[in-house]
Amino acid sequence: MENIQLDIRKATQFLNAGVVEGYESKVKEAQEALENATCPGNDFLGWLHLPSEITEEFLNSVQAVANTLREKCEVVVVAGIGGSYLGARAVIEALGNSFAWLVGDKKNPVILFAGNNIGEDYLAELTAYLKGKKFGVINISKSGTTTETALTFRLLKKQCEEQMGKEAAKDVIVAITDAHKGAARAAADKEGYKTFVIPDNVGGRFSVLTPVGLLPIAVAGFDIKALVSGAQDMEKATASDVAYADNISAQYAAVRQALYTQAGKKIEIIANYQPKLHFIAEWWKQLYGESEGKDHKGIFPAACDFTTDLHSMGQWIQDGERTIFETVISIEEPNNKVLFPHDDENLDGLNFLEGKRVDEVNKMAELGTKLAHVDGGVPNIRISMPKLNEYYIGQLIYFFEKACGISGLLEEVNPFNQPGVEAYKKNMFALLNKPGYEADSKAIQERLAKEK
Ligand SMILES: O=P(O)(O)OC[C@H]1O[C@](O)(CO)[C@@H](O)[C@@H]1O
Repeated sequence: MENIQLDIRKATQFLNAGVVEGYESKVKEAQEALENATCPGNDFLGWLHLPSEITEEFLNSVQAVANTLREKCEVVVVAGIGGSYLGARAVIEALGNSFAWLVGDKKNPVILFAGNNIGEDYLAELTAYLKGKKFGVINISKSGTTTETALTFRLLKKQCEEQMGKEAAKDVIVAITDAHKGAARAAADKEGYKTFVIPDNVGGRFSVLTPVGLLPIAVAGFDIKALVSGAQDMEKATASDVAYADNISAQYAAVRQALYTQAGKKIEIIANYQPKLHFIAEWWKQLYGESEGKDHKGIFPAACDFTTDLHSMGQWIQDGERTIFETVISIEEPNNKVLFPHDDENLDGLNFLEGKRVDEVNKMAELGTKLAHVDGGVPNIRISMPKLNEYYIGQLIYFFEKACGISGLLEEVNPFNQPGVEAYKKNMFALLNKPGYEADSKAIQERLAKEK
């Protein structure tokens, strides 16, 4: 089986000759620090060899629970936020029909995502939609204390029990959480829900290949064995004994750090030419943003869907401040075939495209954009995937995770913590007078009074 490919030639032309090659020893150090667990954040390296540690037996146990939910539910709500949600959504949306929730073919339950915002209308509309439906809930929270997810779970648990009865609800509520602590664990133990554990040494944003991602993906009807097999092959392809020049995670980590430190490229735009990849970019944004944005450093991870955003952000990318580079994920062969139709009137003058595959037009849009953006001073990195399927998405996930670990260490930060996200939570709890936050509440009220 082929692997996904990385092409950095249109990025290295913005760097002095030999710069990426010059990163080899630093990359080796980073790889060794990961392998020997001597890097900062070394208690969160469970993702590193996760694919090769996954057993058939474990995947069967995830699939069995997924099958129960598939049999019993017409809708399954995945409640989680950040790393406890984005990986599952990324894979499900990339593999699913773009109009899945409208197709309603009853082959697969409708998968909905919640617990990722505090929108009152969102929750009101969700609970209204679920009224009278046979629905299940996968409650995902590593800490078990995340407000967005806990709030949503309270609402859904109550509704599920009211609609199905407490006993039947137990068969369709699954918790994925810490082995011992947190509210999600306590509720699951008390009620007797089926549970899966998020390993202590796997951070949220690296958890898609644990039940956090695997269970919802299996419930949606996708092949988790193929997904894991892709990740396993990429674990081998990016291992530290693979030659630097052939190791795509090492090369990607090095080129993006070189662009950042030596060419002033502070923003990386991940771009796709298939709208199904939108949430892959959202997952990637958290992976890189939470891993690298610290100590007042870090490439800002941004995302665009092309060609859509070429008609909105294209001007800025072509002509705005030259602080950006682009990383394009390109799918070589789409899963469907549509030909450009003939039109007798030819009012739009597009009959010259008649009979061509739509993807050929898309590929020329991609090539034309690459040339234009490179001419405009935007370095271009290209990741190509032979097909959009479970196996190659598994490869892509691990490729990005491995590169992220290396890149964060090259940047000399701890890539595996996220202390910055606590600041808003602390203020929110102080403003809401959460017990235990009395001093913070007083201080924040005084500050607000002064700022009036
Ligand atoms: O799984 P949890 O503990 O609910 O956390 C969800 C997300 O929230 C964060 O902790 C940030 O607030 C992320 O790192 C994590 O992915």
